[in-house]
Amino acid sequence: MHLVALTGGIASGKSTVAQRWREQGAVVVDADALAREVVAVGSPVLSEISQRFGAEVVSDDGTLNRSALGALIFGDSDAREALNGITHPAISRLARERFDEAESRDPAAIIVYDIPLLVESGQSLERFKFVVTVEAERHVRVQRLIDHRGMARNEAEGRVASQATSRERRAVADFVIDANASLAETQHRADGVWSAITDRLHPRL
Ligand SMILES: CC(C)(COP(=O)(O)OP(=O)(O)OC[C@H]1O[C@@H](n2cnc3c(N)ncnc32)[C@H](O)[C@@H]1O)[C@@H](O)C(=O)NCCC(=O)NCCS
Ligand SMILES: Nc1ncnc2c1ncn2[C@@H]1O[C@H](COP(=O)(O)OP(=O)(O)OP(=O)(O)O)[C@@H](O)[C@H]1O
Repeated sequence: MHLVALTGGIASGKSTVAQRWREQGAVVVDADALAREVVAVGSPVLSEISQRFGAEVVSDDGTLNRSALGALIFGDSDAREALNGITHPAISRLARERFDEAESRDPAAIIVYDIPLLVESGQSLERFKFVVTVEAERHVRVQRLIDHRGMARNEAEGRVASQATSRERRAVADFVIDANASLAETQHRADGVWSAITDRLHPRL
């Protein structure tokens, strides 16, 4: 299986890179999307979250109240670890299923796992042929969260602070994509790394 991990801090530009690679043939499995699937209405994961964090994290229509849960976990590392302990095993199981499905459709597919919390989840990296991290300075990410996601500055800073550091991600990466400059520059750098990956996985004869 040709599995590549794509990580990076919040608002660094992972989705921008993933989209670029998708256009060039990658099969992208998005951990944030899986995290939404595992908390579907009536799911065991949602019920465990409600038992741990209280009924107020579930809205009247039975869906997860994401902002209520976010407010509880982003400033509190014990709460965050408890949430990760509930959600991460289910996310990993689903990811494995998606990788297997993609591989059975096309054994030569390059499957990109877009996972913000690669380092934090402490998972084994052996199954990844390459680990790529997308990096932008802390203040750049905070500003993007304010500009593009309408967050207040303290909320944005809290989210950034709740994650591993760029140095920790770089320590496990085979490639680093610097995403501090323009969007076009990030796309150009993403193309360069994709060429390097495809050349190494599918060398031309
Ligand atoms: C706390 C929740 C409800 C907040 O939802 P919200 O819609 O505001 O954010 P969303 O899910 O779109 O995540 C946005 C970004 O926040 C960061 N983030 C999400 N969860 C975490 C976490 N537990 N620790 C640190 N950063 C996180 C990631 O960079 C992610 O890309 C949600 O993020 C969640 O359920 N998190 C736990 C599951 C998880 O670990 N998801 C990350 C994918 S592995
Ligand atoms: N040079 C750049 N590279 C990448 N994204 C940029 C750049 N300049 C501005 N942006 C914007 O910053 C935001 C980055 O968000 P994106 O969703 O790609 O980040 P992400 O790493 O996937 O975040 P998350 O961890 O929340 O999923 C987007 O709105 C994007 O358009």
